[in-house]
Amino acid sequence: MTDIELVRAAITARENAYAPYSHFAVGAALLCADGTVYGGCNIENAAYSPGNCAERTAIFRAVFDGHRDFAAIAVVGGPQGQPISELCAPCGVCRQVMREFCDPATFRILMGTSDTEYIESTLEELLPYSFGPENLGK
Ligand SMILES: O=c1ccn([C@H]2C[C@H](O)[C@@H](CO)O2)c(=O)[nH]1
Ligand SMILES: [Zn+2]
Repeated sequence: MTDIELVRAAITARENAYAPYSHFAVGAALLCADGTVYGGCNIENAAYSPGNCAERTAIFRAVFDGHRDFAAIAVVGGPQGQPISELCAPCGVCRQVMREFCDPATFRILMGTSDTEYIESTLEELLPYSFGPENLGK
């Protein structure tokens, strides 16, 4: 799976976004170390706070299936029904969930507006001085 294909998978995953409150549709595609890819979308809720981000949907799907070793995630988002025009960066909660399973120095986060226009960061760049399992001796 190339980076371009991973961004494309995130664009496809975005089609399933359930965002009737924010009207902001997000898609994510998580690449596992073994090459498996999990899509995720944001799933909102009438009570607001139970809503889940696209990134965590993808990560939790993968963890449920037994994956804990991840290489990269692609994220795309923007107002529903419109072409994506701006980069969508993972929220703080999702960065912390990534920190649970991913090596901050090597896990790559692709943020794009299309499969030809995207930037790449490491988790360490997006979540410096982080707190993780090692801090609890795990
Ligand atoms: O990286 C992000 C940023 C926001 N959202 C979702 C949460 C909420 O449903 C909507 C507006 O914040 O977008 C994501 O899924 N991922
Ligand atoms: Zn999030």
